Amino acid sequence: MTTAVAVSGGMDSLFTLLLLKERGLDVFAIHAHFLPPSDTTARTVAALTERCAELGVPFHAVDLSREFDEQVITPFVRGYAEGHTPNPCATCNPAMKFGLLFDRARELGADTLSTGHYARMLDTPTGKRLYRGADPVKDQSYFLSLVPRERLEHAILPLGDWCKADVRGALEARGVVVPLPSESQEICFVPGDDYCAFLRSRMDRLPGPGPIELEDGTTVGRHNGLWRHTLGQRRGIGVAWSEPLYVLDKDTARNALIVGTAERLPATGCTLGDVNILVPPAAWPETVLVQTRYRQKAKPAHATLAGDTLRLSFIEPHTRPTPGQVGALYDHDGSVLAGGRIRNA
Ligand SMILES: Nc1ncnc2c1ncn2[C@@H]1O[C@H](COP(=O)(O)OP(=O)(O)OP(=O)(O)O)[C@@H](O)[C@H]1O
Repeated sequence: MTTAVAVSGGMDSLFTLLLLKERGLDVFAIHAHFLPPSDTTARTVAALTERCAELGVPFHAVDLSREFDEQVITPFVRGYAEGHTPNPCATCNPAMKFGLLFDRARELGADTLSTGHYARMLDTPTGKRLYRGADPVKDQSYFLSLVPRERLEHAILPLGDWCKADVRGALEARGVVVPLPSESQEICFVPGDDYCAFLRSRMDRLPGPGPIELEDGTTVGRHNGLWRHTLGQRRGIGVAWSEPLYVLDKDTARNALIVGTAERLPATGCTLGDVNILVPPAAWPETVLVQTRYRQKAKPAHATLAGDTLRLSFIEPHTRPTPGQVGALYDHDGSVLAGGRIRNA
């Protein structure tokens, strides 16, 4: 059995490669260009080529920049224009890393794909299941919840049992130099995490100013574009009010930003579309745990599936879910039952 290790140039995937090699697996490394060629991409490839040669591991680089633009960046930009807050990492995992990159790895002879994600694939009596990673701060199972089950069944995630802090030390102990030592930015294709500047650079005409309203329709100010705001946001709304105001909703049809006070913020439920089932619903517990943001504490809910839409009723009020983000459903033991895109609260 041959395993392709997806290497970014960063610490986690390099350590993944080392761990699998130490386990005696037949491995090769594969790196994808998600962004157009530049000095940085050339430096990354040169450094990875060198490191893999030192380790005696075959190395391949594949150019997926056009597909990444079509399938990850363009929907990200379109999502903002439509008033959503897209989650490009959750899109990239099924479409790119466990999609096209895995396809290329298979063409090169791989049976399985290994990544440096902090999540676990564990054997259960009903087959392999995706679980939360052991490191509660780094757990990335949320971002993997849209990856189809048949892809995850061929995934090897060795860092699931590791804490990030220990990975750094383990690499140092082995005397291995990381090609790209700095932690990657929040969104890999948005320079400096300045998404407003990025959106301006990608769109000729961004949706313009409109009213800021309370839920009863009272106009309390003007906004400079719905895409600049996200649900739950408090700072930067620019309205002086007796109490702090939060973004409750975006009425894209009327280009209106709906705001209200803190007690209007929690939601009682939401709907997920494009649902990806990882565990058959018949095996779900009566009460599932739902996470609608990365690094958020999951809250209990009842789930009802209708086609590829999932209706969630929160048992206790939950932070208002943001359309475009991902909703991940968990069992109480940390296994991921399903994921979907939030359509509305
Ligand atoms: N350009 C790439 N080519 C191949 N695999 C990649 C690439 N970028 C990320 N990956 C894979 O996806 C995993 C998770 O990516 P993420 O961007 O979350 O990285 P990370 O946690 O910073 O890890 P790393 O330290 O390896 O960059 C990486 O560990 C790696 O296995």
